[in-house]
Amino acid sequence: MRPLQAEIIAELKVKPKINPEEEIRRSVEFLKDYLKKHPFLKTLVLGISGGQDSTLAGKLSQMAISELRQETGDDSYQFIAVRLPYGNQADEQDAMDAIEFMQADKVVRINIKPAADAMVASIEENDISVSDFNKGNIKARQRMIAQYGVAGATSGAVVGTDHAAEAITGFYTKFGDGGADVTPLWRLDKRQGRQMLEVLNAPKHLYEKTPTADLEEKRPALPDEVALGVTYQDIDNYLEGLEISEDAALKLEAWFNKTKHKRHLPITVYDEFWK
Ligand SMILES: NC(=O)c1ccc[n+]([C@@H]2O[C@H](COP(=O)([O-])OP(=O)(O)OC[C@H]3O[C@@H](n4cnc5c(N)ncnc54)[C@H](O)[C@@H]3O)[C@@H](O)[C@H]2O)c1
Ligand SMILES: Nc1ncnc2c1ncn2[C@@H]1O[C@H](COP(=O)(O)O)[C@@H](O)[C@H]1O
Ligand SMILES: O=P(O)(O)OP(=O)(O)O
Ligand SMILES: [Mg+2]
Repeated sequence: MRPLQAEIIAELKVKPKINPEEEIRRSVEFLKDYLKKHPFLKTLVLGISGGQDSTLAGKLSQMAISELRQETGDDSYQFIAVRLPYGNQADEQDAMDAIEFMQADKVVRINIKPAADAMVASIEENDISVSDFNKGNIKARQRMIAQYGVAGATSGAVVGTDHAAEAITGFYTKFGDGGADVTPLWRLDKRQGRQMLEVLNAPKHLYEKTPTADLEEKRPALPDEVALGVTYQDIDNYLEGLEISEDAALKLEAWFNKTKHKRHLPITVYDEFWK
């Protein structure tokens, strides 16, 4: 195995093979234990996009909340699924299918378009031009603000969907979808998440869907794999300790090195990781 590959696998704690039932239970127990340890936390809040990761994280969150409610008799435990379209969302039906699958206790809808557009306009008043790409990250941060708004109003914790196959490339917006309180998928790769959804009897079209951040207006539904220049099959194989082509490994390692800053809290004078 490549020396950096071994380091990355150890840092992101990826198993070469999983038992999906065990990992489902591990994530659910993690969420329950965290809420039990912090009794003022009563809700789990998560944006549901209609993609694979939020379908899985939402299902696990709802399972944790339903079990907690049953075990404690405390009905204030609630899972809140948050629809966060930027105006109209082309794959809205997938998001609703995901919410139906997880049987979310409560669904709220917050259109992030007015706030994201207002922020872009206010920045541009200063003769600073905001690119379509940069605006995409503003949208992701607006979603973070909306979820924290809901969490703040409901004594909640925000659930993040970051997992090893995104963390390795830093393929998320810093303090946008990267900003969350608990991340039940952390340690898993994309294929392992799919295996868990299969065991959970999720609708196939949700876990076979092409992953996309769908943040850019000029390139709608841009597949992550096109943006990254690496396939999830290569990413998952690399994370599971298998050999991939030299070209793909070098690309992945370049992403990993370039995005180190995203996998740490803001850097202080005591930090050495970046040196
Ligand atoms: N999972 C997804 O599918 C998903 C979701 C959102 C975004 N994305 C993708 O993730 C990427 C996000 O873009 P990005 O990474 O350019 O934006 P980002 O905002 O996440 O990170 C860039 C910012 O990080 C800071 N930064 C950059 N290098 C740094 C360093 N060495 N040390 C400290 N701070 C540093 C700067 O403030 C810079 O503006 C895009 O490719 C976007 O499409 C993917
Ligand atoms: N349109 C969306 N509605 C609700 N939540 C969303 C939406 N788009 C993204 N999200 C949330 O952000 C994460 C990351 O999405 P990526 O596709 O990985 O960029 C997603 O899991 C949702 O929780
Ligand atoms: O985060 P999601 O749910 O949007 O999944 P994907 O990253 O596969 O688009
Ligand atoms: Mg997505």
